[in-house]
Amino acid sequence: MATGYFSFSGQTPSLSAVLTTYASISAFMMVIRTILNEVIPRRMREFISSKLSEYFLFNFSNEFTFIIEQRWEAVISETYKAAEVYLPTIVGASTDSLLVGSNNTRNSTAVPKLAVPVGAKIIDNFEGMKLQWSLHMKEAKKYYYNDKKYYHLTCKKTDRDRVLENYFPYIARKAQKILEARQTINIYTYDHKHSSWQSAVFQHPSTIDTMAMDADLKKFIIDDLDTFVNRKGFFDNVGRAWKRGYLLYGPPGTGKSSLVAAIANYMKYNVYDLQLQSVKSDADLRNVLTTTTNRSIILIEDIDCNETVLHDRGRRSASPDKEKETENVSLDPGATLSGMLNFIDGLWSSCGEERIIIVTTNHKERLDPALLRPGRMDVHIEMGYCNPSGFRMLAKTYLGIKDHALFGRVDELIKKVDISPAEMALHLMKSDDPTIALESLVEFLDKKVIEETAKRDDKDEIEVAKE
Ligand SMILES: Nc1ncnc2c1ncn2[C@@H]1O[C@H](COP(=O)(O)OP(=O)(O)OP(=O)(O)O)[C@@H](O)[C@H]1O
Repeated sequence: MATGYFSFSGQTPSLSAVLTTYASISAFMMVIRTILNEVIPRRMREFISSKLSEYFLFNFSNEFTFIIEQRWEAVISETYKAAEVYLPTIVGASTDSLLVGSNNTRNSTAVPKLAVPVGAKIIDNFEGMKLQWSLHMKEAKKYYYNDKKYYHLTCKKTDRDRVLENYFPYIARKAQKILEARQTINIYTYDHKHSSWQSAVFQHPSTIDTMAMDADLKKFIIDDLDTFVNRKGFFDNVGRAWKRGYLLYGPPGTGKSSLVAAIANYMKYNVYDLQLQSVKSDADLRNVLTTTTNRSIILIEDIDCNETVLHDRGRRSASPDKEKETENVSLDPGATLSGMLNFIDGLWSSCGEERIIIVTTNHKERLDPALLRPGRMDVHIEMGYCNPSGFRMLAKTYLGIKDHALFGRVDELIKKVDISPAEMALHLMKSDDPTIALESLVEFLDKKVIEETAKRDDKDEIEVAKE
């Protein structure tokens, strides 16, 4: 009698024989698996398994897979963006995990946002078709937000054309609606280490209403933005990229950054804050800019602080010596002016639409005329020191008052000396009591008038002595 082994003799094997056989097979399989793991490197195993699953998928399955990468032809893929927004909204019982988080510091109790983690599977049903989504990564990394991610959308082979023609446009429409309803604006900064834009919720309170600016200028800006947004057809007809360039210039503290925030809040556009100093080359600049999305503001603050971009192309090409300088400049690390201009209105400007490019500077006169011409910077807005109407605007915003006995005195003083809205706001914030705040402002202005008069007198004395 065979003991401990499964017998094919027709007799029913005993329970202990079955268990023993099972244990032996398990031990044998474990040994084989360990040997294979030791002998065949991980990459090779993954390759074999992917080839095997590919083989079975194509020969024995009727499945079809769409691959949706983060980039499409050098720019960010709109299909990918739509999937990213749409998928967390169709979470069902089939989904066993989702990323959850919030960066909304204003409302910490708000429902957090959801995102699909690598590996998660999401099932969607559309017009009777069963579709399965999953997110993958080209290299296993710990962080989720880089451009190595890609989605798989699997459907039946027979549904392929319907998915392409009906389902993808459907999720694009859905994603657009979801984004419109969310109404949150994000501000992005570029993370060069991970080659991706990092976002935070944009919660700047500035609006065009709260800006201390000339009323006509405010109206002009609003009309210009409205016209821009309603003129897609016009830009298409005249064969121009649908974008607008704004140059904001003026002394420090006159509200250039606040106006950018006000425009973002008015348009409900995301803001991409481009730090030119950290851009390594023109190729890097192109990479950074082509990963921004439509309906956004690309902001370049204090452009006069960037030496390479400041170079005057006109002057350089005017003489052979300067021509040499051009070559040197292009070898320098950092983005060059031509790289910038190429993106603003060269061939690269057609990568994306409905963009507003805003450049700010304290020194307009230092900028290359090539950057300033219409088509590049279409609107130039000068941000100036406070005038009486700007002062009233700030008094209304900071103190909630429309009139006060000290208004006349402040008006008189600000006609004599320059005060930026930022300096004025500092004094108006000193107290909730309008009288205390305005007295502090008058005291500051009085001092400034005395200082400036003394400076002027000194200067006059020097001039007389020279004569
Ligand atoms: N025109 C303005 N209207 C309302 N508030 C203003 C205005 N200008 C400045 N402020 C106030 O002053 C602060 C600083 O202004 P802001 O940073 O916008 O100036 P800026 O011109 O961008 O300065 P810089 O050139 O130094 O970057 C703002 O937070 C805002 O509260």
